[in-house]
Amino acid sequence: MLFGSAINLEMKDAEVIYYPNFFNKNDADNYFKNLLNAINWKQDTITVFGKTHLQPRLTAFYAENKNTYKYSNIEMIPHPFEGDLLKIKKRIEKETKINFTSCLANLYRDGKDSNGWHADDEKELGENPIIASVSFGEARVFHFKHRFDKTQKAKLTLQHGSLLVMKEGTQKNWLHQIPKTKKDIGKRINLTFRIIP
Ligand SMILES: O=C(O)CCC(=O)C(=O)O
Ligand SMILES: [Fe+2]
Repeated sequence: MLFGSAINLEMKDAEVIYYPNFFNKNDADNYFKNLLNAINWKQDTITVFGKTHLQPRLTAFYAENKNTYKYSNIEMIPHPFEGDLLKIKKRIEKETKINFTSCLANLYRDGKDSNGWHADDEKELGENPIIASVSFGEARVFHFKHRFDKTQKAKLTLQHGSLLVMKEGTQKNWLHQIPKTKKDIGKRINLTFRIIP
């Protein structure tokens, strides 16, 4: 098996594929260690429903073009892709046969860091965004809930070295989140590759 097995989450109105072992342990360990230092992590102040607060995680934005990414009242200016980030981008593009232009990186420092319910449906991502999401470091639980059919939920643990591909329908019909956890856990890096033409 070249990239480990792919699991179709069989979600209503969305195609979501999970590759638990997309990167082997050795590559995943190295990427985690290197990206922790190489990425320009910072904590942004965001405004949601008129209230301003620090984001509960660190982020950075990379792109092969100059296009910015706007969400929650912040505008992220891209750094150029290089080093491991560029290598990872190429690996994912080879597997998915999709060319991504941009990457929003997240660093969850511990269990208190999180990412609240949202969909990545900003207009610069186009009509039906495709997002490839890579995880390194501490495993975290990822939740989905359907926007319109309240009976539909899904939950999985995003493990070290995994790839989650959220294809057609996911952002339109579902929300997702990384909840906080009271467990005493370590850092997690997540890379979300996106297309912002
Ligand atoms: O950390 C994750 O797995 C999800 C990140 C996410 O949803 C986002 O950056 O839009
Ligand atoms: Fe997201």
